[in-house]
Amino acid sequence: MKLIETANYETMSQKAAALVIQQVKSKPNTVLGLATGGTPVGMYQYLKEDYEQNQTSYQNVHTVNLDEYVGLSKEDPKSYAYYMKNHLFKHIHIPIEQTFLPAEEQGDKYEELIASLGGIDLQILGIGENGHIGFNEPGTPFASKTGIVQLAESTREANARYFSSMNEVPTHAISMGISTIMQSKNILLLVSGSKKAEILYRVLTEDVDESLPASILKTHPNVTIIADQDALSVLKEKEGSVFR
Ligand SMILES: N[C@@H]1[C@@H](O)[C@H](O)[C@@H](COP(=O)(O)O)O[C@@H]1O
Repeated sequence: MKLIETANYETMSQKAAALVIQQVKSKPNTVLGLATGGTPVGMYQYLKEDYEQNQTSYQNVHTVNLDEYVGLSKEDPKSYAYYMKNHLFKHIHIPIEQTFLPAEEQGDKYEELIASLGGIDLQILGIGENGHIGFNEPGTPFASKTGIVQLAESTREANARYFSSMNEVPTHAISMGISTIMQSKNILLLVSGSKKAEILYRVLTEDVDESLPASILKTHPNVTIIADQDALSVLKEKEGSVFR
C-alpha cells in the first residue's frame, strides 16, 4: 500500500486527477471505476480542466460506478447518475453509453458487465466515516458481490446534506460488492479532512476485519491512498510523523 500525503484537498484532487490522466493516456481503452460523494468532486473538476486544456481523449474509456441509491430516477438531481453527468461525463465528452452505474434491474449482472469490459483498471474510492467503501457498510462479507444494501443510519445522516430532509434520504442503495472492488487491478483511495482522520487511522492500524470494510484494502497488491494533512492528523498525533 502506497500512502501519499498532500497539503490539502486541492493538492489531493490534483494528484488524483494526474494519476487518472496518466492511466487513460497509457491505456486509451481504460476501464475506470468511479466514486461519488464530496471527496472526488475536486478531482473531477481537475479532469474537466485538463480536458479543456489538453483534450485528453475518453472516446474509448468505459466507466463503472460504485453505487446508486435505490428509488431515485436517473434524472433526479440527487441520484449518482445525475451527479456523474454533472460533475464529469458531460465535461470530458465520454460517450454516455460507455458509462455504467449499478441498477436494480441488472440483478447480479454487474460483475458480468465488468468482466466483459476486461475488468476495472483503476478504481477510485472514498471512505465513509464508519469505514464503508462504496455503500458496503461494516459487517458486509468481504466476499460480497454487487447487490442491494441497507444504509446505516449514520451514513444516511452523513448524506442528508444533499437532501431537504432526513425522510427523503433513501434507506437502500445498490453497491458494487467488496470482492468486486478488490478485483480491480489498481485502487486509488482518496481521504480528505479531519472528519476522516479517525477512520483512516483505524484502517491503517487495525486488523483486517469485516467490521471495518476498508481494512480489506491492505490485502490488495496495488492500492494507493492519497490523504491530505487533516485526514492524517490522528495518525500523526498517535504515531508521530508517517514519514519518520
Ligand atoms: N456511497 C458514498 C461512498 O462511495 C463515498 O465514498 C462515501 C464518502 O463520502 P464523502 O466523500 O462525501 O465523504 O460515502 C458515500 O455515502
